[in-house]
Amino acid sequence: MTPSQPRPDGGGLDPQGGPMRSDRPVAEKGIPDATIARLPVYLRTLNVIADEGVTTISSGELADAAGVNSAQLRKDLSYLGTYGTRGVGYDVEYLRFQIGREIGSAQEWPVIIVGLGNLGTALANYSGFGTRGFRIVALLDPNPALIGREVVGVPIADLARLEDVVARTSPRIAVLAVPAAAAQDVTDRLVACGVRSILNFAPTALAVPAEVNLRKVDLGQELQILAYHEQQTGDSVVEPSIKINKSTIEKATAS
Ligand SMILES: NC(=O)c1ccc[n+]([C@@H]2O[C@H](COP(=O)([O-])OP(=O)(O)OC[C@H]3O[C@@H](n4cnc5c(N)ncnc54)[C@H](O)[C@@H]3O)[C@@H](O)[C@H]2O)c1
Repeated sequence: MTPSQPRPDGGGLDPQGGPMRSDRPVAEKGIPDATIARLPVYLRTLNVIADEGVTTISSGELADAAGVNSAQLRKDLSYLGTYGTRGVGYDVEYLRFQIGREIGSAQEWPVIIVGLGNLGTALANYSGFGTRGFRIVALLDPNPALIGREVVGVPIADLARLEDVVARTSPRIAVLAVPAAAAQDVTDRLVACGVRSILNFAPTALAVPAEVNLRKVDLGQELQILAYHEQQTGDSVVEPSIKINKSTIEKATAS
């Protein structure tokens, strides 16, 4: 069975033993974002497993290899209408096909990066985009010292030519790695050219029309969350800056 030949029964059995199948795309099924974020992880794991010649895998084995718990994995895959086969597990090839179809990794997504400073250049150089189906089609920056330089074989174009570049390369997704003060203007121009998906790294809130999908990445916020959880363990390495003495606590608890 090849990935382009779906099994007539949809590749698995439901918990009652009946055939399960769903052809609706992700958006219509209301799959949670957290599940959508894990699907590429499952796909990468399945790719490695398939390369090793494995044809079927249990949910427990796949969950271990993907670094999630098996209940989570079964729930995630159930959104695709796939439950595996009792006592056998999942058909690796079919599951690859099914996840690839759902997350669109069978198709290549053209991506544009705006802002080729430290972050934009690092993102452009990240080889993981290519293996996940994202192809960088254009790079834009206003800095004359950068214009014309190549990153991953793509020349940096002048930001002033954004509209031409978008018309020529038809990016489906734009990544913003520009200063916060420039982000809204760049966003407005991208939206006016028809770009409907934007990943914003600039530390500012952006206004976009309802039909535009905007996501923000904030590493500082992620670190703050980790720091918060570290603090909750009670092993804080930093002395609190406000010293509270015993009488203050007694007054507070007396009221
Ligand atoms: N989200 C995160 O976790 C995260 C992490 C690091 C940096 N950032 C943000 O990403 C952005 C880029 O950071 P960096 O370290 O690469 O900065 P940088 O200064 O190295 O790069 C910024 C780039 O934007 C270009 N630029 C300047 N003015 C512009 C304009 N008006 N329009 C478009 N481009 C313009 C510059 O020429 C430069 O190449 C900043 O807003 C920064 O705060 C976010």
